[in-house]
Order: sequence, then structure tokens, then C-alpha cells
Amino acid sequence: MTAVPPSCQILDGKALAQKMQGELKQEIAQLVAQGHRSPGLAVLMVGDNPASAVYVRNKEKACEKLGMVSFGKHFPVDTDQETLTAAIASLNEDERVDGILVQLPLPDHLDAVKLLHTIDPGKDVDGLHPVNLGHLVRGEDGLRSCTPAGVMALLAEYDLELTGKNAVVLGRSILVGKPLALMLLEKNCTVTIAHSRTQNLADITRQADILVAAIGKPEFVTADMVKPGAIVVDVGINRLELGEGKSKLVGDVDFAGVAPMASYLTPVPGGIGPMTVTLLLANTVASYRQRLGL
Ligand SMILES: Nc1nc2c(c(=O)[nH]1)N[C@@H](CN(C=O)c1ccc(C(=O)N[C@@H](CCC(=O)O)C(=O)O)cc1)CN2
Repeated sequence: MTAVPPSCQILDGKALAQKMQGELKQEIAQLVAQGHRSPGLAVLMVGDNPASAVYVRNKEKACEKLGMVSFGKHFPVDTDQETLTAAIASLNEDERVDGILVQLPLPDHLDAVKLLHTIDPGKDVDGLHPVNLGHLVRGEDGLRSCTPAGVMALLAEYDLELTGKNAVVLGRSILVGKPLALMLLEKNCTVTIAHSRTQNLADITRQADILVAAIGKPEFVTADMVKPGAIVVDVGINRLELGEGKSKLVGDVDFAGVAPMASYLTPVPGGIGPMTVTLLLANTVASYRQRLGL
């Protein structure tokens, strides 16, 4: 990682993820010792997107490390909508399965939104079903999207004051931007969602006490877009091909340029990525407890 000036503190998602996963492992071991079955998670992947394959493998490994059972299914790229709908219906009925997740993105011929609607909301550990998004809008308990929930857990770990702060979320996806804006609002931030059509973007981002970048553009946020002392959260994960078979992982924030401006900053890798996986595991345990009445 690039050297960070003393005025900037790293928000260490990797460390918090390890701590939370250790706690989840203990919790599961206790439940199993009391005679309960292990929690189960089913990750559905379609096609051979290499990045998705790595993420799915990491989720399955994490699952097993914590003592959960993995019911993952890998479908060929030409799988049709009906086959996937039937697979989800069967997992909805399977008592051993507490969480169902469809790895995104899906191949273009598939309708991801329609598929997500068929997941039992009680097993929707990605928090993307309209019922769970509806609970979030209303400020009610429910399964919450993993990446935004991971951002909020990391901010909470460092005791960062959110009330009354100007938060700017760059990105309006259903996976990150929109649910994160609602979670920041719930913590009494004044929230702006900015996106690819926003005018005078740097004028808006420079107002942010908390700036979250989730737009999928490598190193898009530069120092001139950041208010001095801002908390900067980088949700982007972009692989840059460097030639000769080499590549580098970067976020949506120019880390080296922004670090001297920010008071807190998340790295890539080691920031929000590990938190996403951890919140998926935490959601699966929450769903398991709810389903077993524990
Ligand atoms: N159904 C979903 N699909 C996708 C989601 C999601 O939350 N739900 N998010 C992303 C991918 N993703 C999880 O699925 C994910 C991406 C990256 C990481 C991560 O830990 N990254 C590491 C670096 C890994 C590397 O070296 O490549 C890090 O940031 O430290 C976790 C989860 C899209 N799809």
C-alpha cells in the first residue's frame, strides 16, 4: 500500500472482517454444540466471469471456515431463466438453506431483477429483494445489502460521528449507492446521491464530510474533489491490466493523491471488499437465527 501521511488514518476493513468472522465462528460453534444444525448458504453463479469466480470461491471458503454449509451451484453460461428460477424455488423450499445469493453480474440474456424477486425474502442475504429494500426505506429491521452494511459497520468500528454530516454517495446502483444513501440517512447524515449525469460534480463532492465512491471508474476521485479532512470510503474494485500478464487492483479513488486530503480513507484491497463477504456471512447467521427462532 502507498505510504499514508500521519494526518490520514486507514479504515482497515480486512482487520475488522477478521475480527467479525472470528466472532461469527464462535457463535456458530456454540449453536452447533447446543445441538442445532449449521447455517447454510447457497451462492448461484452463471458463466465463467473470472472475477466473479474468485469472489464466489472466496465466499464458499469463508463459509466453510466459519462452520457453515455451502450449497453453491455453478451453471453454464447458456443457462436459461426458467432453469435458474426452478433452482431458486428448490432452494427456497430447502430447510437446510438459510441464505440464497445470485452472484452479479449475470450474462446479458438473463433478467437479474426478475430472478431476485423469486428469492424468499427471509433467505435474501444480499438484501436486494423489494421486501428487504422496503424495510430499509422504512427504517425497519431486515436483511440489508452486504456492501453498504459493510461500509456502515466499518464507520461504526472507528466511532466516526455521522449525525449532521454532509455525505455524498457517488453512484446510484441498487447494490450499493441507493441502499447506502438510506443507511447514512438513518444515521442522520444529510445525503446527496451523485452520478454520471450530475453537473459540477467536484463542487458537490468538495462539500462532503463523508465521500463514498461507488461508480466503478478506476481512480476517478482525485484530491481536487475532496474536502480537507473528509472521510473517504472507496467501494470500487477495478483490475487494471498493466501488460505482460501483470495487473493491479485499484479502487474508484486515487489513493496516493487523496490520502493527504482525507482524515480517514479505506484502501483497495483490504477495505470494503472483505467487509462485503463478512456481512454476507453475518446476514446468513441472522437469517438462520430468525428461521430457527433462536
Ligand atoms: N450478488 C452480489 N454480486 C456482487 C456483489 C454483491 O455484494 N452481491 N459484490 C461484487 C463482488 N463481490 C461480492 O460478490 C466482492 C468483490 C470483492 C471482494 C473483495 O474482498 N475484494 C478484495 C480483493 C480481491 C482481489 O484481490 O481480487 C479486497 O477488496 O480486499 C469481495 C466481494 C459484485 N457482485
